[in-house]
Amino acid sequence: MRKLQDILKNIKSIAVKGDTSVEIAEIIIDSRKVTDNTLFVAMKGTQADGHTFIPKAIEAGAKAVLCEELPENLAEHVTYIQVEDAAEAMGYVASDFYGNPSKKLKLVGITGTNGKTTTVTLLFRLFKKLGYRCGLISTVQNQIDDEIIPSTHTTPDAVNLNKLLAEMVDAGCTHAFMEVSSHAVVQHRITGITFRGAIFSNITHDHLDFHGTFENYIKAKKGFFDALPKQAFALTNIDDRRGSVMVQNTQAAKHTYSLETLASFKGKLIADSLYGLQMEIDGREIHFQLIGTFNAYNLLAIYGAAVLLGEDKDEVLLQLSGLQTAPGRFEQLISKDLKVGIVDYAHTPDALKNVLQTINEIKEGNQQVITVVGCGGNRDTTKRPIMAKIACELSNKVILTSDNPRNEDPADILAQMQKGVPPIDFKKTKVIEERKEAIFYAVRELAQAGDIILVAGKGHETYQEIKGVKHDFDDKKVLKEAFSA
Ligand SMILES: CC(=O)N[C@H]1[C@@H](OP(=O)(O)OP(=O)(O)OC[C@H]2O[C@@H](n3ccc(=O)[nH]c3=O)[C@H](O)[C@@H]2O)O[C@H](CO)[C@@H](O)[C@@H]1O[C@H](C)C(=O)N[C@@H](C)C(=O)N[C@H](CCC(=O)O)C(=O)O
Ligand SMILES: Nc1ncnc2c1ncn2[C@@H]1O[C@H](COP(=O)(O)OP(=O)(O)OP(=O)(O)O)[C@@H](O)[C@H]1O
Ligand SMILES: N[C@H](CCC[C@H](N)C(=O)O)C(=O)O
Ligand SMILES: [Mg+2]
Repeated sequence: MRKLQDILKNIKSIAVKGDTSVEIAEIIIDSRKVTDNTLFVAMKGTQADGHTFIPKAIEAGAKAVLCEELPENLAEHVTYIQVEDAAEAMGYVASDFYGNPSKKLKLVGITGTNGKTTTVTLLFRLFKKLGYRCGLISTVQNQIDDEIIPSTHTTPDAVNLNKLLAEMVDAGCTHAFMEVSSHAVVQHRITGITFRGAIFSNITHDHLDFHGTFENYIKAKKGFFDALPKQAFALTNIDDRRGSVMVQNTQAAKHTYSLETLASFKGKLIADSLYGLQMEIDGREIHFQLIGTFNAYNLLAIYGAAVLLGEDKDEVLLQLSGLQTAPGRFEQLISKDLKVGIVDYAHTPDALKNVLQTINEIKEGNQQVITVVGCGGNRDTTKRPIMAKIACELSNKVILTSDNPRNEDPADILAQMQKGVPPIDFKKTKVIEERKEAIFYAVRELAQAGDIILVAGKGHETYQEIKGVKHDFDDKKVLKEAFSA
């Protein structure tokens, strides 16, 4: 329980009605989850307006309401706090409610279109190897040292985020590594959080359904760096066109990483094969298990962050060289008859291009590349034809299939993808709506020994979401099944 007035001290309120000395048991943003003595935060969302649920929340036991507009009739024994932006205010309130856990950890966040999960997962594993108790917040899963907590978002909402961080502090964690999605910045999920460091990986086409324009998307990511404190570090990929813009207005100490130019952390790619990466970093030559140039960038970001957190360079490189890829990120499976399957989470044009370019660079002789790919429903529609085109350009054969159609008709999504297939590639492209059938067809009907089958878009996911229902589906399992049949 916390006194309401104690958790309001960092927000500017327009009006306060009622007693602020009441005790609050929890902060809740969904009226359906309200219980006794809670603070209900009414937020305007993309589907609904939380303000319409204030009466319901009070009926369910809410003791206080944080909102942008006061209801006409105020209930007795309920305290109302009116603010300009409820989501923003909730960031500070949630941090104070949980005792500002982010200040008690060395918390590093990463933002960028691709590479966040890979980078935080490896940072987490690296720091565990270095002997620390750590926390992880990622698309795949959250972790409090060895305890795994399923994740629902790439970045949780402010309440769940602070709750997780507080549990990490209680469990004795000293470090935490988290993904910061652009949605999270815009929706104030990280407002009030104190970061020790921030990393920028790259920015390319994604989520334009949500942000509207590319400029807004850039602005969202930049917002993360703009809000950093002086004591933090801001580590940016200077080879990305937007790498310097990101840190333009930050107060944090600026550092860069690069494979191409002078930087605080400079790497050189020596060799890239199906067996891993050979790189030179700070004058030391090292072999890594990860595959692909894009992973060379992730490794440099991880190395830079670890050094900026005060770790010994040699020890960092030694431990990093032994780490394996994150779940569903360029994971390889090889069948008895030597067909190579690669499961990867590439679900953006840039990621798909990177992964396919990597496969083409490292493949040998006459190995064929067969790509199975789909695009998610209720997400950015403009990427659909682009991804199909990239798959065609960089593969010998392509199967277009479903990837979480959500509330859309899979046939519509596939028709939009097909618009990107160049006429010259019609022959090598096939549409198979059922993802399992598509993977089986690629393995059994198309692939010969040695051929590489890329199954892209779902990575670690263990479901196929259709009309609000998540059906069991795991690309890795299906691929194994197809291999063993
Ligand atoms: C587009 C988006 O980000 N949506 C998030 C947003 O939902 P919303 O704005 O649609 O909410 P809404 O349904 O309009 O409701 C508005 C408010 O009324 C409340 N409400 C609603 C109904 C009710 O009966 N009672 C009630 O109180 C809701 O709790 C909410 O506070 O706020 C919700 C509560 O925090 C989130 O769960 C939800 O994430 C949805 C599930 C989602 O799919 N988000 C994705 C797009 C997302 O956030 N992705 C990013 C990054 C992905 C990436 O990097 O690739 C992530 O960080 O995961
Ligand atoms: N640094 C990188 N640059 C470009 N592509 C990358 C990079 N790292 C990984 N990828 C590709 O992008 C895919 C997604 O990588 P990852 O899951 O690490 O990114 P993410 O930023 O967490 O994505 P999301 O926003 O969906 O959570 C990988 O499966 C791989 O294909
Ligand atoms: N965090 C991303 C993941 C997309 C993964 C892909 N499999 C899809 O469902 O589109 C999103 O929710 O937009
Ligand atoms: Mg991620």
